[in-house]
Amino acid sequence: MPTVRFQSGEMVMGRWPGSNLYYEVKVLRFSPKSQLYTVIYKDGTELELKDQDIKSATGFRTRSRSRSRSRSPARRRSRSRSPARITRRSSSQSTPNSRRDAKLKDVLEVRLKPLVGGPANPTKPVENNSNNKHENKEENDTANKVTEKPEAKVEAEPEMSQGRYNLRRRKDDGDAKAVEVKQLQLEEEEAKPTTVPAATSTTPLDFGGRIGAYFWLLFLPAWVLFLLLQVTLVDPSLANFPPPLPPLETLFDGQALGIVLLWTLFQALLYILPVGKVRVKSMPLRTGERLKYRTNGFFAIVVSAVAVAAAVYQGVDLTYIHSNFLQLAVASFLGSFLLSVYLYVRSRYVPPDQLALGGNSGNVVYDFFKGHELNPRIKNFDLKFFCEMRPGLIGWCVINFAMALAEMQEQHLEAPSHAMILVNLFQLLYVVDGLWNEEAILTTMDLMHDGFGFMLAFGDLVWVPFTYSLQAYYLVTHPNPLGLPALIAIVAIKLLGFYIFRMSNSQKNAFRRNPSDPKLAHLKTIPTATGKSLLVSGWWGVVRHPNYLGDLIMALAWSLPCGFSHLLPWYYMIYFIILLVHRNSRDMSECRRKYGSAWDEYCQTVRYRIIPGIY
Ligand SMILES: NC(=O)c1ccc[n+]([C@@H]2O[C@H](COP(=O)([O-])OP(=O)(O)OC[C@H]3O[C@@H](n4cnc5c(N)ncnc54)[C@H](OP(=O)(O)O)[C@@H]3O)[C@@H](O)[C@H]2O)c1
Ligand SMILES: CC(C)=CCC[C@@H](C)[C@H]1CC[C@H]2C3=C(CC[C@]12C)[C@@]1(C)CC[C@H](O)C(C)(C)[C@@H]1CC3
Repeated sequence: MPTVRFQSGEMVMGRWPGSNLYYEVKVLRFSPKSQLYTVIYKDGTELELKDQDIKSATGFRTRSRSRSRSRSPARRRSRSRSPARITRRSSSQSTPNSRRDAKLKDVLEVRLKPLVGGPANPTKPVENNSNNKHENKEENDTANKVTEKPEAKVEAEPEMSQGRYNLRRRKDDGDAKAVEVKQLQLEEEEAKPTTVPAATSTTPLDFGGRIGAYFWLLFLPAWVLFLLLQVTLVDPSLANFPPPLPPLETLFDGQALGIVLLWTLFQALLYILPVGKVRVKSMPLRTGERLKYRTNGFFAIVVSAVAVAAAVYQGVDLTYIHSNFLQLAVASFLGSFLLSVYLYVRSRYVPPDQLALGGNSGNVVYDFFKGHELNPRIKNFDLKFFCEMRPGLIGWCVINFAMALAEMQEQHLEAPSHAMILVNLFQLLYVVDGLWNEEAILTTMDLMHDGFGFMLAFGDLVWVPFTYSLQAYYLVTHPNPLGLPALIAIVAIKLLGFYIFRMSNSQKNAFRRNPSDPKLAHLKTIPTATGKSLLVSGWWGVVRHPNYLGDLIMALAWSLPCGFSHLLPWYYMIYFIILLVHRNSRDMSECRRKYGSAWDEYCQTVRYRIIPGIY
């Protein structure tokens, strides 16, 4: 039976996740169930740490001193490049290496301070001597990776070599208070994946917790059913409740299920074909691991388009999708449900370091809903990545196309209406852009942090194809003629939104991939304790989520072609505002947890979340 080494209220030294840095933290509680300590850092960050990541303050100081005398070879190697010894030159005089080292010094100097100092955190020196200061910095995870891990080196060095730290921490933040701990087996330690805050049953629950999970589990499918029943009505309205329900036995259709299965298998086949960009690695996960992905989404949509065109040419009646929409949605729902059951079961057998934070409340329904395993894979086949980018997303475009054909049939038109063409083109552009930049999805919350469970499986396979296509469905039976000025205005709105969306996403993505990209050299950044920096000028200096702003403007352009007669085609816009506001707050909490006071500083500098001057 393991003993509880530290008591609530005790001040100890806690390791900062993913690094070898130890900070003074206060023990809040110990969970006998998870065997984890909840600790609070001086900047207010609460984390759960394993016993081995906590040292007693007394023992720590003693060992820390002895460390400065005895050094491992790895330490000596990194010390020989100690930034402390580098005299800074002006950029015109300096060599690339010295410039990098000088900048590294700057980065490291500022990176560590806010966690223990800062206005909100009265600083209590733990150990404070100038030599130690720089030694500590070398202990930073990123710095270690530069010395020890060839793969991480490629990623980490540019981040450290960037010279854009225009937003400097106050000088009077004083000395770096992070204290290094003696690591007798430093090399061994560094070879291991970095320590991660374990996913525990005390991780705060999202989406209204356990009760919320029951609610969403029932509400989301019911809501999709409600929307799909509404859109067939002449006068769709919230007042039509409940809408006329077809006989239950008609909802399930074997043929529809077969089509959904075939479509998914077809997409899976395209996904595994060795075509397109060979293999892209993800950003390092919390474990330090970097997964490989095949990003051939653009190829997949082109082949799918050719296949659909060939099928139509061969006489396949695509309007089947319109007339059997409900059955196809029910079949997809069944598929997503079975997939979620599989995901839940397998998540119970994977090692803890492959689990997402959250999704492990111990409550079956919550965990099933939220998802637990971060990147479930069958061999190299990544289920989450595949579901998020392929069957639903490409399926959405096929549905839209089918609606254009159905509109022509229903309204006896020779060609689709202008409104239908706009909706089709706008949404096709959105999907094609997503697939063209498929790599970018690897840095999103869903891929990096969220477990794969019912919420995402249902979202990807049912919600996206069957509710994002509602505008096209609506236009089949609700014509909305558009004059030229309206057409031009709507196209202009779409292009504006797309420009903001694409530029801001590309800027962040380029920065995350290579922080020393010369094209980004003019941007200001804030360093953080993790070694990553935050952009604080450019698009990400306008608002905290410029990409959401662009996305929202595009959503507006998708609804406008449908006119103002009904609320239904505006449903996407309303849902999207709610989704992005919630997503923004989830992302803010995650960034606050990751970056501590550096994030606060970013929020103080960039005051608005999505809409400049308003929100
Ligand atoms: N159509 C839809 O249904 C839908 C739904 C949701 C989202 N989306 C779109 O999907 C895209 C991805 O969205 P997302 O929610 O994953 O969020 P995101 O805005 O792409 O990513 C947020 C992450 O960016 C990094 N970041 C935040 N501020 C930064 C800064 N100042 N400098 C550098 N990095 C910063 C942080 O991660 P790290 O620091 O760890 O890198 C943060 O966690 C967006 O364009 C969004 O509009 C579409
Ligand atoms: C079930 C509910 C209510 C929510 C599930 C959310 C899920 C549908 C979205 C979460 C992240 C979204 C996303 C896209 C589609 C919808 C989500 C999966 C995206 C793939 C659409 C295309 C874009 O270009 C994108 C930037 C790649 C999007 C990434 C995020």
